[in-house]
Amino acid sequence: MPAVIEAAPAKLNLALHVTGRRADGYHLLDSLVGFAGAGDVVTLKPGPLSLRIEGPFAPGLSAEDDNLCLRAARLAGGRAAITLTKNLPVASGIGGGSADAAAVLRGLARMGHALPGNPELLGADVPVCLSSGPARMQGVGEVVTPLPPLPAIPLVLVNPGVAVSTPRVFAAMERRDNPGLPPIPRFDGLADLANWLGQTRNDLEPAALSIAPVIGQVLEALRANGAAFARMSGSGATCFGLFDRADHARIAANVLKQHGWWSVATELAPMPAPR
Ligand SMILES: C[C@@](CO)(OP(=O)(O)O)[C@H](O)COP(=O)(O)OP(=O)(O)OC[C@H]1O[C@@H](n2ccc(N)nc2=O)[C@H](O)[C@@H]1O
Ligand SMILES: Nc1ncnc2c1ncn2[C@@H]1O[C@H](COP(=O)(O)OP(=O)(O)O)[C@@H](O)[C@H]1O
Repeated sequence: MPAVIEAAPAKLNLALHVTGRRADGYHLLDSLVGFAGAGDVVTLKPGPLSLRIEGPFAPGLSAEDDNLCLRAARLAGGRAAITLTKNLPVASGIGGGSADAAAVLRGLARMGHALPGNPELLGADVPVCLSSGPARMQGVGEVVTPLPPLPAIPLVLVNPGVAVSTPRVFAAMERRDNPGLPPIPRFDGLADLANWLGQTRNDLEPAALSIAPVIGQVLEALRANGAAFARMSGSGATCFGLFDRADHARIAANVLKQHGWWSVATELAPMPAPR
């Protein structure tokens, strides 16, 4: 059987409202989730379970048993030699580990293994990453409502190289009972989406800023370099900026790299799955 290759696109919380907290401490979310045309890549070959990690962010990650690729394979009862090309910064609010776990589950499904019924055991973002398409995410992440495609808007992702702990950001929040998202329309283009996003929030942004103030500099730099809209994704520290043109996004990404930050110009759309 030839190798199975699955894209693991970066998840973006375009809007993220925290609407409450469950008795077990997990937070109730209401999020408009989109995916970027940039991400990790997972390759699976039949064989005993193993993991090799390569790519620019491989040194920050160990291939031990707790790696989400291996945990996903074990949950699905699958056997495969997995190679992960780690292009996304780790613990950065764009769901890299969840996207990898979901890609392993999709790959194993293509190799004949059933998808597990409880993918949320691997992490709150895994259910939405399984479809890797635009969605409204609610509950603690397990309620995923697919949405129509988002316009392919040019996008810049920026991470200042600070790993922000998700539990620490949730713990630093001042208000946990915020209103949910306004109704989500079908978006025609940048102006339309930016206008709607302007009526929404990332409720984790103030808490993340208090832990890692550099996030404020990233947002300012995105706006100063032409982003029509800029916001932090998830619990941070990665921020996204929406641009009117792809060449403007590329120029901005190059300028932002000069701060020593990781930055990539892409677009708001899943990358075509490499097969
Ligand atoms: C905040 C979000 C928004 O999409 O994104 P990221 O910042 O991780 O990208 C996710 O909900 C994160 O999902 P994920 O990274 O899979 O989190 P998990 O490993 O399941 O949980 C890490 C910890 O975050 C807290 N947590 C997570 C999800 C949630 N709805 N409420 C929480 O309070 C809990 O303390 C949990 O122990
Ligand atoms: N394949 C993986 N890729 C990224 N992180 C992983 C992976 N497997 C386990 N982890 C662990 O999961 C945690 C969350 O990582 P990640 O999913 O990148 O964060 P976020 O959801 O905030 O973007 C990290 O602390 C990391 O050590």
